[in-house]
Amino acid sequence: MLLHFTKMQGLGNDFMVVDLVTQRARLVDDEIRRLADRRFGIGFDQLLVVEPPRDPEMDFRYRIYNADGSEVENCGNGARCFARFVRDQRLTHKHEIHVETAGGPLTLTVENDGQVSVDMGAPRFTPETLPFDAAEDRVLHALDVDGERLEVGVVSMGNPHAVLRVEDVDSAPVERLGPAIEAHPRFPKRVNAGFMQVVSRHEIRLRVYERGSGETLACGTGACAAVASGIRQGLLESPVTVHLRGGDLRIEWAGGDAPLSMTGPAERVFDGRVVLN
Ligand SMILES: N[C@@H](CCC[C@H](N)C(=O)O)C(=O)O
Repeated sequence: MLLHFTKMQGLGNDFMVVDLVTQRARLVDDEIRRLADRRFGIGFDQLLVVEPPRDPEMDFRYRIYNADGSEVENCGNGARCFARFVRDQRLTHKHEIHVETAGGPLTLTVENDGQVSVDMGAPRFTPETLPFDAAEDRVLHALDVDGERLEVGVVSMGNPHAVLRVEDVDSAPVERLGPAIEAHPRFPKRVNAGFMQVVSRHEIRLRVYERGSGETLACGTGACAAVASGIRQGLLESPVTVHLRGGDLRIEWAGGDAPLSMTGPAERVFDGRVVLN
């Protein structure tokens, strides 16, 4: 069968976006891996699927798959592209769009300047929310990785994140530590590994080795998690500009149970059709 899709990107984190409101398809994990391949397929970090909502209070169901075919709870850059996509496709003309995800509800707002703001909900730090194997909630947890003792903040933005503070993101050992943290046995559902350099109280630089996709040019939930952990450690104050390799995000969080907001761009790259096996 032939499937219509749109290629989109948010700060270089790239997506295949599929409308399953007006089309039908069954996308299984080996098909997703084939499509994600940058040489033999379309190539993307995540597949985003638009479905009708199950909850009548919501506008859409937003499903997310990593390049390795695993379905995940949340994707921040994807959420901004999702909002642009459903409006461009005329699936809605609302400016404020409510979506259900496996990690909980999100509110997406398309701003007049074309940027998209996402109400990401409150970050959660208790180990069971990720899940992370630890006896108690701490601001920093010791984590033994390849014989090295690291201190990480653990944060759930619907999906799990470990945040490590580094002196300089350019020389941080992301290729070596990223996969080891991602697959660490204390994170039974694996984890996204963020490497955060604090530039000032309102500015960080960040690289993220994403669960199921490897290092990407930007990770929206990773940016939210790093800022939440930085504020909790007393290193940062809202608002915070996050410099990622693909560009900048603005994150605001008043702390506690207040929702965290992320604002940034979302771009359509091209439309295409692909034959499914
Ligand atoms: N790129 C995303 C996060 C996608 C999901 C993540 N790899 C996971 O497995 O949780 C973002 O922008 O947040």
